[in-house]
Amino acid sequence: MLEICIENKSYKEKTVLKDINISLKKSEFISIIGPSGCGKTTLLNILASLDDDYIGELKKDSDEISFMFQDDRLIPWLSIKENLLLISKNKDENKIKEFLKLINLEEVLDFYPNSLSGGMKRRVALIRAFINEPKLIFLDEPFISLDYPTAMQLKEEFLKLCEKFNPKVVLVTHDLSEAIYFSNRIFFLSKNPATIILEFENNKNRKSNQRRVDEVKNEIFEKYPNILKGEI
Ligand SMILES: Nc1ncnc2c1ncn2[C@@H]1O[C@H](COP(=O)(O)OP(=O)(O)OP(=O)(O)O)[C@@H](O)[C@H]1O
Repeated sequence: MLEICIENKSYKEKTVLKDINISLKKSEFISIIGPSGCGKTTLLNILASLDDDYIGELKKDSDEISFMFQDDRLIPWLSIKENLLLISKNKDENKIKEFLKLINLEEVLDFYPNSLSGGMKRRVALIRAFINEPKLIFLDEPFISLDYPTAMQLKEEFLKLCEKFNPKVVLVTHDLSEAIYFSNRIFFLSKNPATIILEFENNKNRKSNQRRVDEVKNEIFEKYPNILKGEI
């Protein structure tokens, strides 16, 4: 269970989030999308209990949770195996190998992060997010700043892991196609302060294809041409 009710979140005098209510169903995948700087990361931090300085209430099971950020956050002086062991609860090297094998990356086990490409590091960060088989995963723009083929590969691997482990997922993105591709529901935010202006039920199975993504995108833009500016 994950339920948030934020009456108000401010930084000093400035209210960033106002009257936000979200609840997640079992194994649901939701995306949060909104204009640049509107408060998406702030909202994610509250949902993930990284920030409790707000007026409102968060109800969350004590399930295993994990995060994936825009940057890989790998520790440079530890090998990939050591980086993953550090996070792994059962410290089982064989399990780490199995996880890397899931995305055909077992050859990097003894490499150090600096010898990996940006895309490979991000793929290791993806595996790290799943290593303890969390029930709930928070992702903050995990596919940003990657070239197209690498981003596509990472997205496919991410879907494969979601299908295998079936966690609840909260994804923050600025990319509507990405949100449609992955999510059961999409929450669109306004700006100054951010509040939910549209909760879009995306009737999908997770094997979305590009044509369907384009259709849904057109449907949204026809009804709400300024939705990504935070206006409805
Ligand atoms: N620690 C902080 N102290 C003061 N202001 C902050 C702090 N963190 C964020 N802000 C401000 O709060 C607002 C929302 O920031 P946030 O990073 O949550 O937005 P965002 O939608 O994730 O941004 P982006 O689209 O650039 O990723 C911005 O105006 C930002 O400058």
